[in-house]
Amino acid sequence: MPLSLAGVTLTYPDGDGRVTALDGVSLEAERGTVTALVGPSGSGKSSLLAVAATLIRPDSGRVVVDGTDTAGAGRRELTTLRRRAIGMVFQQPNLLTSLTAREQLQAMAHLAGRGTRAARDRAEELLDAVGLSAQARRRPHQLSGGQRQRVNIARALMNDPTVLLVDEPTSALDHERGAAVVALLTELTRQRRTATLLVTHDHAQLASADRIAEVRDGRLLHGLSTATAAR
Ligand SMILES: Nc1ncnc2c1ncn2[C@@H]1O[C@H](COP(=O)(O)OP(=O)(O)OP(=O)(O)O)[C@@H](O)[C@H]1O
Repeated sequence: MPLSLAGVTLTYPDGDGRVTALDGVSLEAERGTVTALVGPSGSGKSSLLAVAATLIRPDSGRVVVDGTDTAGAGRRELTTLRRRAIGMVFQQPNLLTSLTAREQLQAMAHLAGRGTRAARDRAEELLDAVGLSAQARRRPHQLSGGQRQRVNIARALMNDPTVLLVDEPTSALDHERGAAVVALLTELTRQRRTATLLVTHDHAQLASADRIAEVRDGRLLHGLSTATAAR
């Protein structure tokens, strides 16, 4: 299983006490599928992604990424696991201002210790996949918001991740561009066989998800069919 969470509980310090962000969450994501996470503000969606990304260790429960049980892994091992197996796309693209689109992608391969020739070829292939071959030499300020987010998606796929974690990728975009970004994410999920978790507020985007999980007060409610939830 590319990604499996079992009985995950997470609390944060809150004054003298603790606030529970995740309360016994269990979730499995298959390769080549999009699982949409929906739920009200503060329900725990970003916390769930942060735990799946191994950026936060839960108080209890198991998180297994690409066959590695993260509980037993040290910091260095987790960093390697993240670079090898996890791609992340956040609300804001967080691109490096001085690098061209292609260099943003090549930098990821460099971090993972991959050779420059192979990285260049892969960067070009991915920029083509997201429709940005002609913009490969542009820096972020020379790209539109939608184009920046597409560079961000291509960058997240650079190391061929098993798991793709996406947190409200369209919040900075208008409806039409947002829908195009989600359609692209769905297509790439199938093509590259990633297990994709997509946090979204936009119910119109749910139609393309394979599965919808609703988060309420840190708990996961499964079983919503895509058709019902998209209505
Ligand atoms: N670093 C933190 N310290 C303390 N409490 C936190 C922290 N991060 C999140 N929380 C709390 O944990 C709960 C879950 O927050 P989380 O950000 O996961 O929700 P969310 O569903 O992603 O919300 P939104 O849709 O508004 O982004 C909330 O009660 C929030 O206030």
